[in-house]
Amino acid sequence: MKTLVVAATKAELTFLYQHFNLPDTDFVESKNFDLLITGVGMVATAFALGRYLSSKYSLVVNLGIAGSFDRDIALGTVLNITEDTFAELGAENEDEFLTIVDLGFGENHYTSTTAENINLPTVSGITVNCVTGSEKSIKNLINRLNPTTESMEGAAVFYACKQLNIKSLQIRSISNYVEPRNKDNWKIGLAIKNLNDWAIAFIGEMN
Ligand SMILES: O=C(O)c1cccc(C(=O)CC[C@H]2O[C@@H](n3cnc4c(=O)[nH]cnc43)[C@H](O)[C@@H]2O)c1
Repeated sequence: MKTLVVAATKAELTFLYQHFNLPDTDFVESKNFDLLITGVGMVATAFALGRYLSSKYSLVVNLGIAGSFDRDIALGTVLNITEDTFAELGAENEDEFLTIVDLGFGENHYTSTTAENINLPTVSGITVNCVTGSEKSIKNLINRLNPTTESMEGAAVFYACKQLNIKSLQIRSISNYVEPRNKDNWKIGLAIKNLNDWAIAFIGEMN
């Protein structure tokens, strides 16, 4: 049984591609693991996993960068996101937000399921279609879900793995704080370096 590594963009796995000398393609099969680049967002992620996820995989590792709501977490910190919620899935009723659970249409909250001992801080995250960038939205999300991190794919990966009963793990490195958009404040290079260092060691230990 194999591990499938999943990320939204190739850029987020730059050093992993280099380290393992992988071909520059969106789906890579190698002896010990496969790798899938899905594209950004939960729809692209669900579509790509619909094509490639199968019972030949015993573990899916979702890797990427993320925003942090918590300013005590330094940019570049690598975290194990063990819980993730589809934050926008539901309905507005004036100022009230009704989740998909409230509406009676299913679940919005998913968890990682691996038994692996991961030596990283564990946090809970949210998954969004629209990167949060206003004080009003930040306040609402903290009041409603109290997330530590925000990404655009995490809960979709957990969802797909749950459907096929495949173990899953989500490891993300903090590239920015969730705040009114200012890309000059993002430390994408540092986040990607730290994420890839962790991933290369993890894959190395797996074999
Ligand atoms: O501009 C670049 O050089 C660059 C290089 C690699 C990746 C990116 C991305 O923008 C990746 C998008 C990816 O990042 C996640 N992300 C990061 N911060 C946040 C956030 O504050 N809120 C939501 N998502 C975030 C997300 O999962 C995207 O897939 C740029």
